[in-house]
Amino acid sequence: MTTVQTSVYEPLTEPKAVALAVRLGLFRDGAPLACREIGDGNLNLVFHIVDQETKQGVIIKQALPYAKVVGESWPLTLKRAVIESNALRTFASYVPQYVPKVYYSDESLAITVMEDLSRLQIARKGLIEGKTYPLLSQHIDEFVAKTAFYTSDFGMNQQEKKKLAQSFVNPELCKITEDLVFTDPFFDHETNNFEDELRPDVEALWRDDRLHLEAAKLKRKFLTEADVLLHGDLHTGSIFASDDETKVIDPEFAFYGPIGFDLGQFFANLLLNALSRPELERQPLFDHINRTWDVFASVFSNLWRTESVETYAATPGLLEDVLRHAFIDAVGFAGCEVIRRTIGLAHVADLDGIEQKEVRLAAKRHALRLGRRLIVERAELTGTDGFRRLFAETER
Ligand SMILES: Nc1ncnc2c1ncn2[C@@H]1O[C@H](COP(=O)(O)OP(=O)(O)O)[C@@H](O)[C@H]1O
Ligand SMILES: CSC[C@H]1O[C@H](OP(=O)(O)O)[C@H](O)[C@@H]1O
Repeated sequence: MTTVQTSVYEPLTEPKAVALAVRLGLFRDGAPLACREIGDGNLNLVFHIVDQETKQGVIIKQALPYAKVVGESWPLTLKRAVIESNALRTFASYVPQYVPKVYYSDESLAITVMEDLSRLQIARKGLIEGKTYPLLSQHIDEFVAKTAFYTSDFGMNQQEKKKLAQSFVNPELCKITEDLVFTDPFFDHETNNFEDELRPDVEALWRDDRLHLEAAKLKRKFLTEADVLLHGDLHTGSIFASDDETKVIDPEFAFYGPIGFDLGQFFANLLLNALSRPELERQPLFDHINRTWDVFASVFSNLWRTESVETYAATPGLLEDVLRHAFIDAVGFAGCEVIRRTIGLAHVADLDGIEQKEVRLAAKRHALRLGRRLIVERAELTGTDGFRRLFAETER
């Protein structure tokens, strides 16, 4: 991977980002450049630099040595910038149409310079506005199926896979997920954040032994199954979309993990949006959930049958077993994501943005009931219609 190491780390400011863009020759000489820091995520700085005449832009994303959402009291490795640029390049080798182009990266400055995607909209924002993005699930699941297959022991040389997995060992970012997704929301932990009115519902989860056992099994899978290269944080805020184009950004949580994890995060964030909508406007989200699984299973199966490098791939029943477990795990991971986005440290605007307090609290109670059942009953959900059934059964 061509990440260079040229300078001593310092956080960029807008003028420094412009100076860097000029030094890197990203714009024609004398171009009138405007720059704005537009980062709205939890962790990093994002500078948008535009030539005001041609309107062409680039993005410089820089990791801070701490988690931006919490501050300097939460130190965080700068290495995540290398993971992010390498993941974008690796994904581009399989599905270039679904990731921004990386123009340059510098490990010491913890920066990734990439394609400006401002022509698109962050999918979470569009979904909250009521957009439906007809191709979203088809594109995301082609992205997930192809990157999963080609980085697995069935799609690539198995020695090469081990080396690739080594280059994506990402302990600090995985620890964030281990804590914030799989652990803290299930216990009385200081990182949790929820309205006082939800306390009885939350305390019921904290006392729930059956839920603890199933969440623990899912956490164990996340800790131990080095199956495929994952994006690691595939929520709708990590996806740019329009009616005909989709791009996945922000893979700083990338690592080798269980095949169902990215699918589960995506399912969950579609459900979180459905939870925020009136009943009659939810159908497009359930359609996306159904298509997500259908496209994933079909693309993955096709690659398995035609391109597998593993002798056992042709064994009757093996592909079906892999898909069945991927689905069950994805349902459970989705449940953990729904719960943590409701009462954990990092919320989503879909739920928090519901203005009327009683409606918001009802949606969050619904989310907790739904998340719990997705975790506990994941093996009994026979197909994607099960999401709709559980959604309806947990509404009141
Ligand atoms: N390639 C890009 N083109 C345009 N805007 C981008 C690009 N990458 C990030 N952004 C903007 O920056 C915001 C934060 O980026 P993100 O990668 O999600 O940061 P974080 O890692 O802090 O979550 C995005 O929501 C989007 O508005
Ligand atoms: C303290 S990190 C919390 C949360 O933020 C990450 O999301 P993003 O970088 O897209 O804002 C990730 O989901 C973490 O769990």
